[in-house]
Amino acid sequence: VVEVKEDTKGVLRECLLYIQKYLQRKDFNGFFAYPVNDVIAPGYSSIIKDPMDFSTMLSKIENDLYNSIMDYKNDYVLMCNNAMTYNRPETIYYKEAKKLLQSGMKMMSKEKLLTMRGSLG
Ligand SMILES: COc1ccc(OC)c(-c2cc(C(C)=O)n3cccnc23)c1
Repeated sequence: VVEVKEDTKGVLRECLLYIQKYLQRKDFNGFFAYPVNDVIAPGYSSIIKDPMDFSTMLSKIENDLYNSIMDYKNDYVLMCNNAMTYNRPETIYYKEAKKLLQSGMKMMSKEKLLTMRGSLG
């Protein structure tokens, strides 16, 4: 976990904005752009206890609510897993979530984070 001293909060924010911009480009349909609601997904709020989406993650980045890239990664994995829980494997939502998860794990791989921690000092 990359603990953040006060002065590097800005650096962390820049990293997270960069990572989110790169990953959100893969969600070209915008299925993960904002919270899923019960109108478009019946029963969603009773099945998914911890909803997460890119807009929520962006506001958390801007309000410095993430203390490490791992914190952000947890929300990102939650967002993908929610979609793979609520939607069946043959749906476009499940398939896109799986792809997002794979590219996210490559982007935020452990070794990448370790090198980043090194450069953050
Ligand atoms: C068809 O157009 C949209 C537009 C926005 C959406 O989520 C923000 C979704 C959407 C996104 C999801 C997810 C992410 O599970 N979903 C599940 C079932 C039905 N719709 C959705 C679909």
